[in-house]
Amino acid sequence: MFREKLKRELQGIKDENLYRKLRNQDDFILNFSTNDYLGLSKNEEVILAYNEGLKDGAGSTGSRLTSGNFKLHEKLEGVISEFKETEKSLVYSSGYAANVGVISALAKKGDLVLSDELNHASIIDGIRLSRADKLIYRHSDVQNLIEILEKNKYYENIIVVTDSVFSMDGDVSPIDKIAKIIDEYNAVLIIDDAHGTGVLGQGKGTLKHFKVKASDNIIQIGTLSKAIGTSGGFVSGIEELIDYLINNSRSFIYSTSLPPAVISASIKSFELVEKERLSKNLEKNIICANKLFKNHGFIKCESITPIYPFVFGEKSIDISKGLINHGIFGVPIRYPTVKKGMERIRISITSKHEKNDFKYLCEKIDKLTI
Ligand SMILES: Cc1ncc(COP(=O)(O)O)c(C=O)c1O
Repeated sequence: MFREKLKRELQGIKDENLYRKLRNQDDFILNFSTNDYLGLSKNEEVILAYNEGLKDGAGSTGSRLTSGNFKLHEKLEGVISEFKETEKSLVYSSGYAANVGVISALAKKGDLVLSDELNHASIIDGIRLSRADKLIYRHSDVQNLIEILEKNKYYENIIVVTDSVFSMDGDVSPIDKIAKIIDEYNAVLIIDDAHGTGVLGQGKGTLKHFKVKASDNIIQIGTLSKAIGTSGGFVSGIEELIDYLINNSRSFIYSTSLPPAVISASIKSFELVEKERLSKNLEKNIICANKLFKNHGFIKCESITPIYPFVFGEKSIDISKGLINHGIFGVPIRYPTVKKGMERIRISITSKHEKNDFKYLCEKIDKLTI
């Protein structure tokens, strides 16, 4: 009976054309769906550091508060704090766990969370878990944010939360303006810099990009699983915040810490991002891709990030299938991840792509769309 019930539900998803299935990325020659923006997941030095970390074991054996706290974890947190120019940092098992764990620990019943309408699912889930009151402001609309804050300024604790770089569109939140507003309203700002870290601000992230200094009421969340090329998440902020999270954040407390090999590799990645200014090569590729993608009419606005939404509506799924036949992986994003009519192929580029790769992609899409 249980099997039948699930089959019926799956059929419903298929009938709505919303069925998802797993694909193996090894099958593709050209990958335009990776978040490995700097190619660090395959960097020799990073892999070497990973292997060195294995000396401490294949797994960490427990939560950080039990048997899973290694010197390496604390070293990585020191490295991230220096990188993000904050007092302290705390590493989580994923970016998802960081968003859920930080937001649900900080926002409580009776508090107010203001969230951008296009925020990532992990932010939405963190707010749901918090049981705080939630209001959504229009995407990156500073005026709308001010209006909502003005009407609700009687709340004692207000948290504004936003992606820095929006994962489906690649656009950047006006963090400089939002940082000023939260000061005026005595609120706290959480930015999810998952796609900004390693990419914007010479690799240092979105605060650096906007020349906004880390301050007591700004919390930066990030992930190690995108430009850093490994796996995991982190939060950076003031000392008291990190201490508070160690004591209150359930996804940190009740989950096994990251394996030492992942931590060791992540330390190396941060070192390379900083020393070798790896984001420079990515910036060059972004300029090159902007020109080509615009000339072919796939994008309207140029991007400053490596994420490009090629919005073809419902046709996106067929075009993506066509690309697969040419060995190109460009993942289709469908409703409900994006609004109906805004279905797209989410193209992401890396510092390792070459101009000919972009040209090949454009040629194939041209043919598939005539
Ligand atoms: C904006 C944003 N935040 C958080 C996450 C979650 O990060 P992770 O994949 O490390 O769990 C993602 C990745 O999907 C993301 O795009």
